[in-house]
Amino acid sequence: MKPMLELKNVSHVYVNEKEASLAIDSLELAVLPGEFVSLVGPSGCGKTTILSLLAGLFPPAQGEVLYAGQPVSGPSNKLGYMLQQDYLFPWRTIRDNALIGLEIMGRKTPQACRAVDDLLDEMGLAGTADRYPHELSGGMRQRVALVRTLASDPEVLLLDEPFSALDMHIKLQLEDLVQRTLRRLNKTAILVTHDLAEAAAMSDRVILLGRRPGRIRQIFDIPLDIRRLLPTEARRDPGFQDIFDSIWEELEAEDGKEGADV
Ligand SMILES: Nc1ncnc2c1ncn2[C@@H]1O[C@H](COP(=O)(O)OP(=O)(O)OP(=O)(O)O)[C@@H](O)[C@H]1O
Repeated sequence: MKPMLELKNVSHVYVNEKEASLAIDSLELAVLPGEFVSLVGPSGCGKTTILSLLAGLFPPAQGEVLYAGQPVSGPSNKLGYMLQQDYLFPWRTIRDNALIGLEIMGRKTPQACRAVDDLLDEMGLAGTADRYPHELSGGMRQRVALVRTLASDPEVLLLDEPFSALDMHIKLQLEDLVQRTLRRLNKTAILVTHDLAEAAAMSDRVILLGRRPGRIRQIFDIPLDIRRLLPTEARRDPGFQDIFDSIWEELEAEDGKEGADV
């Protein structure tokens, strides 16, 4: 199977008026179609930089970023981005918020509106389409953000800590919902998270990055029997703790004397 996304010998340098600093260094990564991969590692190791490069927000200082074998030359609607904040527009209804990407692309057809209403139903948001963001809870708003991301039917979802601002039980519910939906739609996903259990429960592979400048320190393949489970089931599996512990131990070793700054 050919990779959906590839980073080939990618380095990135941020330059400001005072200095140039290396954020990621000689990174090699290939993500297969339909795969769910998480990026974890110490704060500042370059996780968001990697998502930004994949999204084509800026080019790497060195190396190649490929999407379906072609160089990424700028943002594409084949890749959807979901962030920690929902960024819903308060003056637009839930339906109109969910449709905004399609509207900008000139693809807001009656069929697209029906598809968005169906996605809102699937996310447990039936009956909210004509309401406004301030009438919804944080977890509901984040589900609207997911519908907005999925509405334009991207092939890849770049998820930058999308659950980190939510209460634990809402976060667990959303992890299951997102996992179930992405599997049904056969999407490829890359999740950046500080929550190692979330990474282990949701992913096919967990990529642990080392301290800045970001390099891959270790790749953890999640066993097939755990991958098949929904995240809340995976967390209860007898084998789950061992996986969590092995990622945690490596992260602690990476962080060394400074403690686990995740
Ligand atoms: N626009 C920028 N200009 C200069 N340096 C930057 C810029 N954006 C990020 N950096 C630096 O590059 C490094 C990588 O940042 P990045 O946000 O990718 O890390 P991260 O692993 O996502 O961090 P965190 O886990 O804290 O969110 C950090 O040291 C950060 O300070």
